[in-house]
Amino acid sequence: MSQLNPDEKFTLITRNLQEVLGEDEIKKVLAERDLKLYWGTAPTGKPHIGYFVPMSKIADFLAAGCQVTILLADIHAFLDNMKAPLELVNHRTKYYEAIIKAMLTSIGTPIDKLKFVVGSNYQLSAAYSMDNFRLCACITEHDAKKAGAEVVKQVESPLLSGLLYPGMQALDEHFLEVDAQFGGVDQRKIFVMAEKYLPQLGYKKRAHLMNPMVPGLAGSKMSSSDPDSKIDLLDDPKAVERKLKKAFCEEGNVTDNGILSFIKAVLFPLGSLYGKQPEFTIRRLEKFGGDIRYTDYHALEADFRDKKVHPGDLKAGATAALNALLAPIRETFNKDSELLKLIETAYPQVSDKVKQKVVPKKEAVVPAAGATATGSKKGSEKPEDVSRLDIRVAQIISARSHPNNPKSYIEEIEVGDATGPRTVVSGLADYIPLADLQGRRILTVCNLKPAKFQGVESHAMVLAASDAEGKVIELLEPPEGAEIGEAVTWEGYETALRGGEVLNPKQNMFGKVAVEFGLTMERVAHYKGVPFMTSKGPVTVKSLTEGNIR
Ligand SMILES: N[C@@H](Cc1ccc(O)cc1)C(=O)O
Repeated sequence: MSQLNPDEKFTLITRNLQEVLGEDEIKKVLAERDLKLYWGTAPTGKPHIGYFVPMSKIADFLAAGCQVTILLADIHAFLDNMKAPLELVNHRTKYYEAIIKAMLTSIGTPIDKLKFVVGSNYQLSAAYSMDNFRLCACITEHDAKKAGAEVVKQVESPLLSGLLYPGMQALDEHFLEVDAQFGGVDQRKIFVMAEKYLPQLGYKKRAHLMNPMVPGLAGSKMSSSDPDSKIDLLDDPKAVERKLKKAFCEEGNVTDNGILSFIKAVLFPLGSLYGKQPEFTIRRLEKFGGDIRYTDYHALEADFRDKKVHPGDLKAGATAALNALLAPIRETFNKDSELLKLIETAYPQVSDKVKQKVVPKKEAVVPAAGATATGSKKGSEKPEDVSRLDIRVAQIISARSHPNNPKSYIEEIEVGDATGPRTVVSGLADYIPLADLQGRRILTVCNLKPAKFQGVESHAMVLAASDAEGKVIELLEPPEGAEIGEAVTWEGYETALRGGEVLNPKQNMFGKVAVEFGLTMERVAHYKGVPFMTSKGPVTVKSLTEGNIR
């Protein structure tokens, strides 16, 4: 394979990328020897089909004779807001390695030359620690925060760990002894920071290769947080079909079209690996024009724009192609009981009902069996955890604009009190149209001390989730059939303590607990990884798969 000359290698290494920093350096290396580079991934949530994008580049790098290292950045997964708690991170690291190997194998990439390195294997050394400290003495807090802004989850009270993340990613380049780092353009600020600071430690500045981000199947800009835009690598063919069917794909619309983006960013590049001619086939009955075969994305896009290809046919073609890619991955896992077990240990609280049958019984979920021990130091003291919150399924009876504040609404909400509905003020006016609130089933916190907002006293709080930037706001929703007034529960957290307690606002109990709220890939609201549960199942949001709840 290394019969390629340096120019050909360069072309292969840099194709389908959005941006390359340090092209000349790469060319210089290639004139003398093969390029050494790495791609890092933090083993947090389960990888989805978007991971085929970096995989197709890794295939290119290997084909171009590069020495490729995949860094399983376990410590980073923890540093980023404990996206992977320490109890789970080792399992997730193993899962990532297995699924990445299965993906590469599925796309026909030989992996014998590929090296996997686990971050903690060298990041805990004295030399690395000392360099980390030295780096911390060069970078301002402000710059570290900015560097991580698109990678590290942004929360209300950021942890120090998130500030260490970008610098350590920079150091990895030196400790992995590479010429270049590869990643998504979302890593750009970290890459630029690495270029600036490694020389200050006396190390070489590295080149950086960035692939474009794939928009989700939902097609809009925000779609990376839409669950239907995420297809798990182990989703069965039916689920793939269902999710693609649901995807937004409007006839003739080629600009906001997740299916087309996916075909462009994933299927065509994969189809053109190893000098193959990419091919995308749309199967149709003769009476609808018969099969059409595309060897070029632009031709497909043009036909779709001209309405020569119908959305249903496009989706069917994408479904078939994707299922063909996923089949060998599913098979690898399905025939290996160790791997199947690994999924359950790495992602114990997957809310998928089918899987729950297989889950042994919760073992390693974050707060473990003795959850109350987390907060209750010795007996009588009340724990500072979610058990203190009285969160209930509720329904908005009526809603109107707040006369004194254009950002707020005033709602009458039925929370199951014998005394009737409560009046609640919520700052939702910028995000949710009034009409969407009438009759809406929601979740409310019912034991906060009533507070006045511009002259109107509010007797509960409506719970909503927001994305990291606070641009998208979605209400928490109870599952169908859950009763108005019923209390939300969290397994492992006794709710008996609620006993009518009204929280003292000075203690900010809600704030302390809410920092631990989050959303799973399945859009389920959770507290420290434990789902918000009702008698009819978990509480969800419409589309966000990560973010904050308030
Ligand atoms: N920042 C990468 C993960 C990573 C971590 C450490 C590295 O050295 C490289 C990459 C991500 O967002 O997935």
